[in-house]
Amino acid sequence: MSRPSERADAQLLDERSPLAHTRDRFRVPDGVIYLDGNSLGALPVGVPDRLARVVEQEWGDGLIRSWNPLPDGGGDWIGLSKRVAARIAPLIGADPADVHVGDSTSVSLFKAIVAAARLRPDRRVLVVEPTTFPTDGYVAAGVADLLGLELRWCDPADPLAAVDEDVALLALTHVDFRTGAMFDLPGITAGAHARGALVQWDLCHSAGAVPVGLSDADADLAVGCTYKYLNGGPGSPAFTWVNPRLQADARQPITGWMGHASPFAMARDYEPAGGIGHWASGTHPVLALSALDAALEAFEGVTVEQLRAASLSLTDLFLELLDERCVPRWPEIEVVTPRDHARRGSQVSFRHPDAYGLVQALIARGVIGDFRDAGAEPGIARFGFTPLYLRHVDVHDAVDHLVAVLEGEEHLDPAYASRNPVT
Ligand SMILES: Cc1ncc(COP(=O)(O)O)c(C=O)c1O
Ligand SMILES: Nc1c(O)cccc1C(=O)C[C@H](N)C(=O)O
Repeated sequence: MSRPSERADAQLLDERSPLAHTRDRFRVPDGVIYLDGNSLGALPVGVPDRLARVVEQEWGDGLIRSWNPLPDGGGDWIGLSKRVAARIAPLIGADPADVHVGDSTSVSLFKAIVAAARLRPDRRVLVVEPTTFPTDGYVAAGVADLLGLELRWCDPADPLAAVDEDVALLALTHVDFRTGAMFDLPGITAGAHARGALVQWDLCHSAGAVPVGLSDADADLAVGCTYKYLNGGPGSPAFTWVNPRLQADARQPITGWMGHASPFAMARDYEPAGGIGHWASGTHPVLALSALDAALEAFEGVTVEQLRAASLSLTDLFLELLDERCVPRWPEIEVVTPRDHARRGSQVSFRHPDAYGLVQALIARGVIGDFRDAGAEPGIARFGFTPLYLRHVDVHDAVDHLVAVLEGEEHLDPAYASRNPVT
């Protein structure tokens, strides 16, 4: 059966969706079709009350006592990072005991890359993919500089070709932030292991939207942000996963007191906490972690398989409507997201000579996606599909708006001639 292009058919798909009920777990503003959850997830409804409680009662009334459990069941800030890790673990196919949450993505990448390099002291090369999110390359270059290593760029079409006996670590982003293309995580992990190298995965554009299966793949290290598909809020803390087989030997470089075996012994010398505990550095951000903890409640009762099925159904529909209604009339639209399910994350991107104007004109109509510079023109219009709160009718309506923008040449409005620096 060919897929629907009528709105009523999209409605039917929504009625049958096992995730139809989860949209109510979010505050999506009226009149907005939100296709930017791959940059900043929408606000889960439980977050404002949780933050108010933590600020007013736990911080305001409980004060320092709130680091320990309070009689009313609140507080226990000291265990917050672990509680959040336990919510994230099933979404990335990991054991909660192997996940740390608390630093920014960039800092987490730094810690993981240094630890990986130290695990392979005889190997002097870090391999990074050149189209990865910039911070991944910048941090790897910083580590190479710090440790006197070589940074080697790989071919995105064949990252393993760059991995030889000199390579300590292959650091890849699982789902590409521009195109939405997804690497074969188990296959590449196995290939790198066969060459004696470790692999680190950046899961920023994967966690909460696509199956990751870190333990099953026997990956080495992984880092991901929590403000995209995990909806933790702007700048919410990142997670780090370390394979238990590496934890005893892995040494992360920011040896702060919270990663000490007994922080409150206030000992002079650093003694790493066992297991993933060593990956903590300083005091964790309690307000941000509290928001994230409440946000992750939106995943309760939802399986990774359901998320993936819904995400593919949404991106399939968007691609089909683009093919049916847009590309034949405006052939300058060049879809850059893989059609193959096995190679697609949870976003759809296309190049267009006026991609920036298109995105701005859509935003003016309440359809929020974003623009990404692709290094060379044409730039990329990018649309993320968060399965917990997006419906097929939203996809249908978004394409209606796109057609209207193109027909009315709204994207050529001179107001869009200069770009906003933060997009
Ligand atoms: C793949 C990837 N890595 C890292 C980051 C960001 O790192 P940070 O959270 O430190 O800003 C992003 C997005 O901001 C990203 O898309
Ligand atoms: N982290 C961001 C920020 O502080 C401002 C604006 C955007 C972001 C993003 O997350 C960008 C995002 N990682 C991307 O894929 O482009």
